[in-house]
Amino acid sequence: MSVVVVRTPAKVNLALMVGPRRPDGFHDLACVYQAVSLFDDVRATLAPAGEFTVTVTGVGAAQVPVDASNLAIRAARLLAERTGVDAGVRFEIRKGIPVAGGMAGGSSDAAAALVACDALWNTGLDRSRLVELAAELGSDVPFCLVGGTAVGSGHGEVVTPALARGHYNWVFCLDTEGMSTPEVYAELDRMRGDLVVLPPRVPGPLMAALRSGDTEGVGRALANDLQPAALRRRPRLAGLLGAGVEYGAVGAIVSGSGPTCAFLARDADHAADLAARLSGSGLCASVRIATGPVPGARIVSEQ
Ligand SMILES: C[C@@](CO)(OP(=O)(O)O)[C@H](O)COP(=O)(O)OP(=O)(O)OC[C@H]1O[C@@H](n2ccc(N)nc2=O)[C@H](O)[C@@H]1O
Ligand SMILES: Nc1ncnc2c1ncn2[C@@H]1O[C@H](COP(=O)(O)OP(=O)(O)O)[C@@H](O)[C@H]1O
Repeated sequence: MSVVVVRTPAKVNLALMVGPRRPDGFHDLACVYQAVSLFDDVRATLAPAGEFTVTVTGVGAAQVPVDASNLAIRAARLLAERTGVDAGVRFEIRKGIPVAGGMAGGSSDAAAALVACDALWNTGLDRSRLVELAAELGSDVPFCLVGGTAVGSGHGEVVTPALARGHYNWVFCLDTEGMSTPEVYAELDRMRGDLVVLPPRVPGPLMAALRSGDTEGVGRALANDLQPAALRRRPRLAGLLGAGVEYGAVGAIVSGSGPTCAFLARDADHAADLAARLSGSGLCASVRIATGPVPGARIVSEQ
């Protein structure tokens, strides 16, 4: 086999509860991830040992680095180093996930790169070993391998599939300019000041609504501790969230560290209606409809 294509999803945090800042600079999290149907396609071609390259096309491609800092390259190099493989890879990434949008685009490419190179190089790592490597690459990377709906703990890298039913219809409003995740966490720390921050807990009502597939209950229980910090850095998002609620969204929330905003609809028709109204509002740059949950990074073709 010399070419592998992996399709890998975006995520939204249904809950993102942020605990105190730890000595290592990360924050303890209790979160609920859902993988949604905005995808990057990562095509990986076998290359001579030591050759690691990437090209990126699609929306926002110009903002993605194509040097060794690209998360797909970092993932491939990590896998090669840990398995002692003497091979290289050429990646072609087609972005469908908003860049720096709080939807784990780079993390998802890293997950895809692990899956692709494991197949291309015949390294044969089991899923749990791939998840361990994923955790070294970033807090969100293990979830992008697992997909579905899952609970995250630790700094987000410990992922346990959630007991969840239902099919959720989302509208995502994208901003023109991305936002830096570390800066949003730092803004939250400044806002909290000397407040005592309790250990984070996943909201019970959200888990109950997911267990019964209750869309309106899920919408009511969406929660994001990073949202006030994201809104402080991008105040215009507050108007957008308010408009979504006014147009009938059953839940409206900043996705992860933002600036993408996520709106939960009652069903597919409602999502189409909500998307049209949000798009017409002039309050956001562009709108995408997606559904969740979907699987994590998976091979869609190999030759
Ligand atoms: C906020 C979240 C929510 O799922 O996603 P995004 O909105 O970025 O997609 C994640 O916590 C982001 O995960 P990820 O983007 O993988 O971040 P990492 O590379 O691990 O960390 C980047 C930086 O974010 C901060 N960070 C990240 C995770 C965490 N639990 N606490 C933190 O304080 C740290 O400053 C860290 O150096
Ligand atoms: N393959 C990649 N795709 C997207 N962004 C990447 C990639 N590799 C590195 N990055 C960098 O990671 C940063 C965060 O982007 P991304 O992962 O899309 O957003 P977020 O952390 O908000 O979910 C961007 O500023 C980008 O420069």
